Amino acid sequence: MTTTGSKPSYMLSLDQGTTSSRAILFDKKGSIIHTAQQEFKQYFPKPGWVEHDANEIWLSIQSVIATLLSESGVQSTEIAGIGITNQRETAVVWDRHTGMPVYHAIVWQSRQTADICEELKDAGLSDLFRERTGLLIDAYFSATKIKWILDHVEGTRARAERGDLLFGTMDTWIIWKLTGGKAHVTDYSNASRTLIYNIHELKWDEELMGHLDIPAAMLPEVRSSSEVYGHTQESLFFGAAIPIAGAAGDQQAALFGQACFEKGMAKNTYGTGCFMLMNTGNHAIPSRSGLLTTIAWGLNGKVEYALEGSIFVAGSAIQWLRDGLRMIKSAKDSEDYAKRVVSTEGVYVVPAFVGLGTPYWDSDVRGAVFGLTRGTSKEHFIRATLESLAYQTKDMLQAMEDDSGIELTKLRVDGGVVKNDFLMQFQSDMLGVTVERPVINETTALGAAYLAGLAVGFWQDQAEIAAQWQVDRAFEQEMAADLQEKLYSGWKKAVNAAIAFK
Ligand SMILES: Nc1ncnc2c1ncn2[C@@H]1O[C@H](COP(=O)(O)OP(=O)(O)O)[C@@H](O)[C@H]1O
Ligand SMILES: O=P(O)(O)OC[C@H](O)CO
Repeated sequence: MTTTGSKPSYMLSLDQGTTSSRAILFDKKGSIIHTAQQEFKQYFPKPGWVEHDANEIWLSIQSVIATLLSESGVQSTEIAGIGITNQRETAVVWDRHTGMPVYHAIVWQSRQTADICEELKDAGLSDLFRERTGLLIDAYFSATKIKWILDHVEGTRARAERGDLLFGTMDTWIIWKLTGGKAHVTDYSNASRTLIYNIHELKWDEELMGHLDIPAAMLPEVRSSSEVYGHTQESLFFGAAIPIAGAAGDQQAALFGQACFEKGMAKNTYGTGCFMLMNTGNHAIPSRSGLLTTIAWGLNGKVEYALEGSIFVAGSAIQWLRDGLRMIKSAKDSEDYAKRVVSTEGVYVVPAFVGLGTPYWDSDVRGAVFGLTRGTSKEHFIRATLESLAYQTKDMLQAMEDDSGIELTKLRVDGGVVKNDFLMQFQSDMLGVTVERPVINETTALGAAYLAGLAVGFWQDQAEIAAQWQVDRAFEQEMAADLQEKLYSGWKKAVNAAIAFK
């Protein structure tokens, strides 16, 4: 597809996810023009460890760009700018002279730094880290992954102290590669997931870095989420110097893509896991209920904050029904099976395969099924697995309302799972709020395109973007309140029993 106009007509989003990289081209209306996607290898060197090869990720990025350009017929001169969004927390360390990573990237899911976290907690540092970063001490976040690499890969600490090594999350790595090593930057939203970034003073926190022996010389410069960080090297595939003009972690980008610009607006993304973010404006609200306080984005000279709830197993529970239990042939089938019964008849599935996130934060609890009878069928089991996503989301929403004092009336949803109408209706029933599914479900990539587009004048302001958001379907509560309460109290009993079983 080409255009005749002289002005560039598209924004390009590069979405570097946990299992695949995607390039998506958007037009001025925020509609998708073309998509290219490529999966890359997951490395599991030991139980609980998850790693990626950063060079393979870079190759996947180059490949999706090349595919997108050739399949769409769009010329690089028609692209006004590039926005980057990424799996968050995943950490890579590389040599600034050779560009070679010193070790695999350690992925957000990886538990290999759990011991380092225990040491920090035993040293009584939990409150300090929580107050400064808004996060919990957990292997999920980047900083202990950096320490692990410097502790385990010979010679790296000395090289890092000499300034020869650089650290980055995937946004930083890709921007560094795209600019031919000219820009070593990240944005506020990604920095806020490292566990060494002070989200109140907006600076790398030297005291926290000291507790983890992380040298300042390896850290990227933290910039806003919407500005030109550099241009693509002309010698690369584009053959043109295109501005790289926006970056945000994928969940924050989805909040932006859902146009949740007002304080109290929230979105929930149902992918492999499930991440709910509520915009809390210029307020970093501390959580008492197991949520994270995080930076939503930096824009127009200020940062905005969010409260975040994290569920580690959501769509992957449906994959488990398909690949592990072989109960369904495709994820889509789950809806047909669930609708064949009117309830689970008291069956609850607690999919705590890798522990529980918000609000329980218990990595030792494991999955459990309750309420089986001789009459339990595959339909009940599948329905109960789907319902578990809605119950976990209710847990998050309650924590969010408790911490923020804001009562939600609407929840915007996105991600692969939200195609499931049964689940979205059940979700609305369980929350008692309107669940809104937008026309453009690729909100993560769209958010990155919007952030970059604002920086290069492709879109004028947030009001223009908010006006583009369109609902595909709104689900309203239909279930009676007493039934909703009864079902949810059954879930609470099931979760607590699973926790007690460890
Ligand atoms: N109709 C459906 N019902 C329930 N789950 C679904 C449906 N379609 C896809 N999924 C689930 O959605 C997930 C993929 O969503 P996606 O947003 O692409 O995830 P991610 O970005 O985390 O890889 C898979 O785990 C899959 O099982
Ligand atoms: O790549 P995703 O979509 O699984 O998202 C991962 C999250 O950013 C982890 O915090």
